Amino acid sequence: MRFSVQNLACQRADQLIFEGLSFALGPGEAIWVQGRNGAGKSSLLRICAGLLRPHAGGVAWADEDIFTESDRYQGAFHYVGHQDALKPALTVSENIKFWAAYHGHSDIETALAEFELAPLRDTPAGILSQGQKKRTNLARLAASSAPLWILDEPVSALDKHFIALFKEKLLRHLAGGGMAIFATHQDLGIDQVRRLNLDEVAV
Ligand SMILES: Nc1ncnc2c1ncn2[C@@H]1O[C@H](COP(=O)(O)OP(=O)(O)OP(=O)(O)O)[C@@H](O)[C@H]1O
Repeated sequence: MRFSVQNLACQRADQLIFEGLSFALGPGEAIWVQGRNGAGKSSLLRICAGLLRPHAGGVAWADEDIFTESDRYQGAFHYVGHQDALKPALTVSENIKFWAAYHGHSDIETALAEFELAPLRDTPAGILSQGQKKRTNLARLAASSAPLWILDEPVSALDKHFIALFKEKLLRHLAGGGMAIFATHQDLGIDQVRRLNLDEVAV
């Protein structure tokens, strides 16, 4: 499996943000997207996740355009956005169950255990702390078998212990042939990631 973007340009509200961006990702590979505030990191991740159309260029999964073959691509990626996607009235376990079902899974116990969420399983998401919300969102990864993780600021609000835990999960995902594209302002200290600095393609 291969994910690629070709000659990508992004425009937001009539403003060209970046152009001429190309890269490819294969099994076991990860890209760390960097850049100043407003460089277009979140926009790029949303384009990669098929949530935002590029101004120009293409995005392909297994050499098929994701915008024309969106059904086949849906199960292949897991996007965790900057804004949390939790439903505040649902409990932690109900939220994870919802996303597990979206990816065709019913077991959420591993996901709860992996992010140490069992004590919070019956807590409504609306009253979680920022770090607990982030852990619940990341637990959605453990409840899916998507090969491509697309993560916007995955460690913001996490304390040292959970940053280390996330890093371990990410490395395990890559070691198992998974792929990841993530944007963080913080260096996670992962040697094998490739860096993509959007300041270099910003307009
Ligand atoms: N929904 C939107 N409508 C119009 N413009 C937008 C929208 N979302 C983002 N932008 C603009 O697009 C540009 C890129 O924003 P984006 O959020 O992708 O940057 P970023 O690199 O992720 O920034 P940060 O480091 O601050 O999170 C910014 O100038 C922003 O104002």
